[in-house]
Amino acid sequence: MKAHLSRRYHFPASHRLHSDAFDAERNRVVFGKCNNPHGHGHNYTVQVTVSGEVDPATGMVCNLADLDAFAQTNLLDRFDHVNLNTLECFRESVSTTENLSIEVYRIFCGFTAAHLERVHVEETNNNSFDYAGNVDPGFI
Ligand SMILES: Nc1nc2c(c(=O)[nH]1)N=C([C@H](O)[C@H](O)COP(=O)(O)OP(=O)(O)OP(=O)(O)O)CN2
Ligand SMILES: [Zn+2]
Repeated sequence: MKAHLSRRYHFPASHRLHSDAFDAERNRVVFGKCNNPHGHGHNYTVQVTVSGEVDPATGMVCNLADLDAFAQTNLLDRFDHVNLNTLECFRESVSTTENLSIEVYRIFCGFTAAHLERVHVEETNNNSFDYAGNVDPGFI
């Protein structure tokens, strides 16, 4: 029997929305207050959903302890209390939560104990973003 499992992780981080493709004025117009040179912070929540067969011996899709260990090493140790703009993954892309969601998805593709379905990232109480990888064009 196949089942889905979701787990939430939390980390604070700062960022500044800024594009090297725009001049200073265009950056101010497009990103508004989020282009403030001093940056600002969020308490991000990342929800990861994986799926797989429920192992009859353990009753689990995968062990949460294994997912937590993977998240600690590959997500939290990298993103917790950092300025996102300083990370290699945002060297050439804007630190929006769309791009953060894609990076988080890419990271959890490396978790091999279950199949990655999607990631959901909450930036504020009002903003959340989802990424589920590339959609098979056959389904569009
Ligand atoms: N398409 C996107 N638009 C915006 C993003 C984003 O990631 N993708 N991010 C931001 C900000 O980083 C910003 O900090 C959010 O600002 P704002 O919308 O003002 O925040 P909220 O009103 O939801 O919450 P507050 O707690 O009042 O800041 C902007 N746009
Ligand atoms: Zn922000």
